[in-house]
Amino acid sequence: MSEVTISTRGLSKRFGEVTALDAVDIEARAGAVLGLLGHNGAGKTTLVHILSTLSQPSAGSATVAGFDVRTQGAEIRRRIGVTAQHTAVDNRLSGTANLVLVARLLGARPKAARNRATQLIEAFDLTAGANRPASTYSGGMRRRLDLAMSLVADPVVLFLDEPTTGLDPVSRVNLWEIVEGLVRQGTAVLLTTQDLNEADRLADRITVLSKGRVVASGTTAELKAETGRRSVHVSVERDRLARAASALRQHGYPPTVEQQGPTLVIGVDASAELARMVQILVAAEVPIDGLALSEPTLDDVYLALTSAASATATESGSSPHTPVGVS
Ligand SMILES: Nc1ncnc2c1ncn2[C@@H]1O[C@H](COP(=O)(O)OP(=O)(O)OP(=O)(O)O)[C@@H](O)[C@H]1O
Repeated sequence: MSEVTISTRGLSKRFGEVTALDAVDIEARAGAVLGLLGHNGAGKTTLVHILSTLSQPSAGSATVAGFDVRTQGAEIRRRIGVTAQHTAVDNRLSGTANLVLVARLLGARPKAARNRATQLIEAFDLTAGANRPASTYSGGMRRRLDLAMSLVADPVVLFLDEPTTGLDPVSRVNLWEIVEGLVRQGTAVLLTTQDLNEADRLADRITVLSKGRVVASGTTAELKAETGRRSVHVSVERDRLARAASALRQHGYPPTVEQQGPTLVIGVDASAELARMVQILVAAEVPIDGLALSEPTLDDVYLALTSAASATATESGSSPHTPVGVS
């Protein structure tokens, strides 16, 4: 297995009364994407700030590229790239000038800085806008430039904070392909995102944070298998909808009604339940127009995990979160 490039043990951060991170353990590896998911305020940015040495932990330990975040910040900063939600692009400068500026700030000589800028401009498909001000760029170009700027020093660890927010579908896929290319070359990526399609596509492993705690971690397949439920979708004629819903409910399969179709959706734990539902509907004399069994999506998993975490918090008073299932 590839080498561990980010590791945290019992990492905690308090801001006065607020515990933003509570004994967090994560691990990210070279050549892989770790997806960090969590609701607003879950602690994602706090974690990225500590790992990128912008702030210090209150307790616990963390290493990035083998260096300690508490004592070896300069070593870490030399080896990481950060693309934050607020772009680092200077709008008055051209794409090339932005890249040269970053390279010079990192200590490159003028010629080496220009060469690196040209390389990145080509790699990120920015040639057309290389010499005009970034203020004239489209959202996709600006995001690509932002990412290119975080890669000037060829980082071994890349922090991507919601990298495709606000991009159109084509620009989004372009950016995903760029990230996949970097990962193939061995970069470790820590990706925070609210976009579960993005996490599903890019992340090799996912850690879910809720109120500062890790509530689950695993591959997307593991999370789906352990947490998500499969669902049966039954289409019936509209005038049989009420009868079908009532028959299923009576037998312990309360459906959700989707008016489009119309379709009844029922969560199931085993595929054998599909046959049972057909029997129930046949017995109730409801003709079935369509039938499908669908796998859980990452959305289902995320909702199940975060609602389980909130329920635990409510039951146990102020202190939340028994980690669920997967580890
Ligand atoms: N400097 C600070 N002072 C006080 N509280 C803070 C500070 N920074 C973060 N917090 C609190 O810590 C908690 C975690 O915040 P954080 O920004 O890490 O969450 P997040 O998961 O990144 O959320 P979002 O998705 O909204 O960016 C929140 O309750 C937040 O209000």
